[in-house]
Amino acid sequence: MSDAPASLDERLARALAPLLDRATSSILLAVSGGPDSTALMHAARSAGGRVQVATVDHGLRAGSAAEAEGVGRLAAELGLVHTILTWEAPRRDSGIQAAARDARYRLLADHAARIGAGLVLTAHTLDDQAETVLMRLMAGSSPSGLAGMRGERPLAPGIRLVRPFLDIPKIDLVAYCERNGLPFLRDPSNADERFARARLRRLLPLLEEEGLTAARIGRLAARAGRDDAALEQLSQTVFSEIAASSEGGLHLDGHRLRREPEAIVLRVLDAALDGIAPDHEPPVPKRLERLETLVLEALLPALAEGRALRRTLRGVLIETDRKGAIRLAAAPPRRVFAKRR
Ligand SMILES: Nc1ncnc2c1ncn2[C@@H]1O[C@H](COP(=O)(O)OP(=O)(O)OP(=O)(O)O)[C@@H](O)[C@H]1O
Repeated sequence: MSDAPASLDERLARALAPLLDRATSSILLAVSGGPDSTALMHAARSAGGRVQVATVDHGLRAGSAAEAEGVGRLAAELGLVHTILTWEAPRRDSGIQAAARDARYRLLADHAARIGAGLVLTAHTLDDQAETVLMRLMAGSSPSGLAGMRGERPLAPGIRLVRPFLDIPKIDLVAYCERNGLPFLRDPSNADERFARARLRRLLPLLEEEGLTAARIGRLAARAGRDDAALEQLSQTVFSEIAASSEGGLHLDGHRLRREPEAIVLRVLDAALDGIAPDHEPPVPKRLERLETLVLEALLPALAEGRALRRTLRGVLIETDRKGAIRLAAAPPRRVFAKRR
């Protein structure tokens, strides 16, 4: 019998209850076997949720298959269905972490679709959130980026990714595992200083000494997220006022658009592109940053000067005419030239 202070168990249960109540089908838990996701698995099971578990074996470390099997054994002890999803890692070193992450979400989304789960839960914590915000700060991101990871976002058509533990410190989840006698893994790449995130993690205690705690960074993220949501809502209103669907595409009133603040213009264009070629990855802040060059350096000047413009982005052809109308349509497939013999 655990002597856990009720408050942590209650906080985990409170974080999970609305998701378990809302799910009309089973929920897929992404469990690496680290302390956070092991706690997620146990807490979701204790809350009586209709959940299944998946572990992605990235095959990047010796022993990763055995680790995934270890998660499977614990899941079985808890009476949960567990599946190992295997990734064939490409033979290269650079960008391997980002490639592994993309592959992980893709495999999880595909598996969720197979089992009919509409929600995929990960166990990202307050510490993960603080690291993400600091990484984005270093990259000179926008307020949308400083909002950090969203508690919820679309993962694939009909499937949402939810992070219920974003305001729970990792140390609490480690304590939860220890109190409940749950075995967990420590991922050595978390301490591998070849990776920027690991180097940043080493800095966090120093920043905390100066008062920049994970909780404060979390608060910054929540506030930036709140303001970003307001901008998003305004942009949706503008979008619905100035967009009209046309045969095979979309028309935007460029005169109206160019009178809006740049933050709104970027979001309206993102929504228009998304309407034609839905893009669930990368996250919205990155997408907005990638739109900046096109919007600020080409589209807005062309509208202001009454110039025609023709650009392709994210598989969408964007054209403006001299009268200030913007037309977006799926770009024609690239021509493939047959090799000469
Ligand atoms: N190999 C994996 N298989 C399934 N889910 C994963 C995997 N790696 C990460 N995740 C999910 O993404 C979340 C965040 O990943 P991250 O790499 O920060 O955590 P971790 O160090 O692997 O372990 P944990 O968060 O479980 O302590 C995990 O909590 C888990 O829900």
